[in-house]
Amino acid sequence: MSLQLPAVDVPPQPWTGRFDGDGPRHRRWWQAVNQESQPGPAEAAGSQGAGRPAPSVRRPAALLGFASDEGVRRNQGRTGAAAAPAALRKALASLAFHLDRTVADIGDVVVSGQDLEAGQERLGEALAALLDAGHQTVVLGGGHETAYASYLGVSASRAVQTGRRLGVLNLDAHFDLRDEPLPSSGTPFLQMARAEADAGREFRYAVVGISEPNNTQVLFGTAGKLGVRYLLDEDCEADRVQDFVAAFLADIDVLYLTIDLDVLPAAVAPGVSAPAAYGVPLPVISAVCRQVARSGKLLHLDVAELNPACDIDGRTARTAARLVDTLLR
Ligand SMILES: N=CN[C@@H](CCC(=O)O)C(=O)O
Ligand SMILES: [Mn+2]
Ligand SMILES: [Mn+2]
Repeated sequence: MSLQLPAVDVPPQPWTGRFDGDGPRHRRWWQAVNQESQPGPAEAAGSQGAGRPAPSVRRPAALLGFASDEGVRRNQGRTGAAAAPAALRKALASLAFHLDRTVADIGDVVVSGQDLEAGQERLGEALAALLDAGHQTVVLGGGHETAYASYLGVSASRAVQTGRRLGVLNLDAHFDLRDEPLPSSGTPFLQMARAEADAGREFRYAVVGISEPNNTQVLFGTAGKLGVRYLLDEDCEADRVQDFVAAFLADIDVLYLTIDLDVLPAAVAPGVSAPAAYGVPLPVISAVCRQVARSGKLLHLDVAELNPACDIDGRTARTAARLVDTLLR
């Protein structure tokens, strides 16, 4: 597939990482990104003959950065998430590459100053173009205002415009359903609910990992009125989460998955604006990612709320990179 590059603010920068050698069996992400094709695992293992490129059998992935923390600033959080796309690429770069799809880095949309809304529009336009060109899209956020930017792209895509039922699955300690005069990292899913109502569509929104003490009764009330399905963090045993996600997937055609890294325990994900005292264990979140990847319904995914300035030894970025890698398997 030839890649029509959508307009971004900062073009893709060179990827670098540990070098173990040339060839597919040594390959790491930094050596695979923006290459025309990668062999599948079978060829990489040497079973299809040396040197012959195999066609990629999966939808090509496209990475798009959203360098923004204006939403976090407006939401009274700890800013720093604008630096997250670069930190996420760095964490991805040295992972061994086991995917049987190509990965293109498209570059970054950058929110300059306080013009969050314009940045969300630009991200949405670039994302819709990538989706309609057949890519498995991945947005590297940004504060959780990233989610409304993602939604603009997903809702404008041919899949949704031609009537496929969209579901939004949020892995998050928070509902992010705040009713505020200005959009922020705390408002994206209420913005989506209103936009879906305006479009005459049902808003299908589910959240895994809600922390009861970190969401007010007003937010639970809004979730109730909107018919939001959710699981509390304390109820996130592996089997229960699997059943919850399976039931949600059964009611939709295409999924937008958004991972707010504060769904994870603070020890695993300290580098966020609002670290979780309790959190959902990483193996449970990773299992959700595998379940979603296997479902065949994943249209788009993003990772949000990484704040590299608050991270400890890059552990939050590394965890996020691992989840992105899992989702693209
Ligand atoms: N992105 C959302 N953030 C949370 C922050 C909560 C907090 O700072 O305690 C929210 O708005 O609910
Ligand atoms: Mn959150
Ligand atoms: Mn959030």
